[in-house]
Amino acid sequence: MTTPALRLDTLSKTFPLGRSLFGPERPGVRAVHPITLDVMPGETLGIVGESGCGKSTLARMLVGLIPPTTGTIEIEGAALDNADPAVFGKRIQYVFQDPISSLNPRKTIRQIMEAPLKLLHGMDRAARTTRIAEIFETVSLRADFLDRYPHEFSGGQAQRIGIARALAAEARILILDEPVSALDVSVQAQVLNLLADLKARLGLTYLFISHDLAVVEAVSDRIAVLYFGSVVELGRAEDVFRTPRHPYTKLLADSAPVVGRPLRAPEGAETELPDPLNPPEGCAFRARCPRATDLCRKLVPTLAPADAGHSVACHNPLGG
Ligand SMILES: Nc1ncnc2c1ncn2[C@@H]1O[C@H](COP(=O)(O)OP(=O)(O)OP(=O)(O)O)[C@@H](O)[C@H]1O
Repeated sequence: MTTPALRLDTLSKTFPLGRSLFGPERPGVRAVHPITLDVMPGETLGIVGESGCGKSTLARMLVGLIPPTTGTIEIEGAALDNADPAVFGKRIQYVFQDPISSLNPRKTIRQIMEAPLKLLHGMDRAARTTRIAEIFETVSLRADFLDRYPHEFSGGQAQRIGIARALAAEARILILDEPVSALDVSVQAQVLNLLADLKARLGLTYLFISHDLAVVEAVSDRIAVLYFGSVVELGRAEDVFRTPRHPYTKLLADSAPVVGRPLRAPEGAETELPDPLNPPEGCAFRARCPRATDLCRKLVPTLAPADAGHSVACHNPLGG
């Protein structure tokens, strides 16, 4: 059996709120409820969900920016040591949504590219120069860009530089956090093509986080739908939005059928996510759900296989 590129085992995050002035300890914000899933080598797993559903918190745990409250992250069969950020950097890298502001404005592109080579791989100057030239060729960037500053580039060029920087760490897993949302539509396609090409050539594994369902469907092998910090549906990209099993996924698919249109709830449905400080009992989606029953008010549904390669966390899933 193939070892997963990435394995999350009951990974969760609760942000502590501390004690209120006179009252008892408060429970904290449960941003990500325990998530268990595998991402296979060379796979692109799309992650979708509304603002506030926990996408960024999940991504930040995966690259070691915040420690998980529970659970473990394994890469190619080895657990990551939460205490050592350099270990994360070599195995898993983050590509940010806003390429220009994610690059340090006071450093040249060469300095930005050199940092991971020096810090993570201890390369000397000559080795760094050779490696940077190789990476720039791989992502089709001109060598004369190296002595310029981030603000001198367009969004598309800056995102190529952001991708080049992620490749410099030689990580084989990239977390792509809305990598094309800030770009013009014409440039989006170029960056998506570059990502597809790099994945095929370098055998990378991607987690692709986005609001844009059409983009996620086009680039992903499988898609995980997040709602209120939990994976509520997981399946092959071609199945999840076409034959959704979770009423929330259907709501997303019905409300954002065109490229670039953000997620929104249909008219009449309750549009707010539940209050994370005061989570409802039972299923977090029940107040918005046309299929909710008494059971949904009492019991949190867990992710379970609905049909081949397709899982859903719902007491009353839609037909296949
Ligand atoms: N540092 C923090 N302290 C307390 N609560 C937090 C913190 N960071 C995030 N949260 C809460 O955790 C939940 C998930 O937030 P998160 O930013 O991960 O969602 P998201 O899906 O990435 O949203 P967006 O698409 O807007 O970035 C939200 O309720 C948010 O308010």
